[in-house]
Amino acid sequence: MDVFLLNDVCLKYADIPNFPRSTVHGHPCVCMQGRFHLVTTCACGFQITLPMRVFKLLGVETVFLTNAAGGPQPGLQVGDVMVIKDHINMPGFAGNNPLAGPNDERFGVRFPCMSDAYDRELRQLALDVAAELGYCEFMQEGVYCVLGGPSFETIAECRMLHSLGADAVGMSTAHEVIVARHAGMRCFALSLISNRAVMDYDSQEKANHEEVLETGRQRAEQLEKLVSTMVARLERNNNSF
Ligand SMILES: O=P(O)(O)O[C@@H]1C[C@H](O)[C@@H](CO)O1
Ligand SMILES: Nc1nc2[nH]cnc2c(=O)[nH]1
Repeated sequence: MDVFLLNDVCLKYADIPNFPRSTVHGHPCVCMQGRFHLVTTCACGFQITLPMRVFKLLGVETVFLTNAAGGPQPGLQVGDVMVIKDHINMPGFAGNNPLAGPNDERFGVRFPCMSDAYDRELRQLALDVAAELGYCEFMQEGVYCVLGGPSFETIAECRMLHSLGADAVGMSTAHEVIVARHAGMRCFALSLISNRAVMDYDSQEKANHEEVLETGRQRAEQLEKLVSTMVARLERNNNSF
């Protein structure tokens, strides 16, 4: 069952008016269990990002997001955790931006800045906490590129994305960040590199969801420790860093 957790209050998604339904298995996260992807809606991005606006109305100031992603960057290994420093919203190039349509001024301005989308202090906090926990060997920082999915990339697409500056490629997060930033919330996001992007025509590797889930299971404990330590540090500092 998909539920929305805030403090000790647990709401069923089905009980929140207009809230979308999650259809992809295997996306638990800290506050929301069950995520929405472009591919599960009419590709407008508005509905899948509605939870960000619900967070805003509930008084949330900082959003943590996690995802699984493929790695076109040769320096990234399966199991690496990449702190996202920037994104490429590929569907946005075709007009698919979750803020398209009439602007709701109650949340933010018509033309929000995105050059500061991923909070610099929170990124540094993540790297500091990772160093304290002894996670340096699998911590990275890089650029996340979102695609519409649900098909994984072709070899030519992976090569193109790499040459465009994408370190990791996935199907989520950027739209949520755009809406959260529009509403003035700070954003922090991590990609777990769950599979290598196939870049070589001689390769026998094939991206598949089972590998994505398996890598997630293997890193779950460390990711939970990293995020919970960061959240505890933020709480201790009254949400400032
Ligand atoms: O929600 P995220 O971006 O972590 O999930 C990605 C996209 C697909 O749902 C799935 C593909 O294996 O992983
Ligand atoms: N688009 C995309 N999404 C992913 N999610 C997890 N791995 C991948 C991948 O290789 N490509």
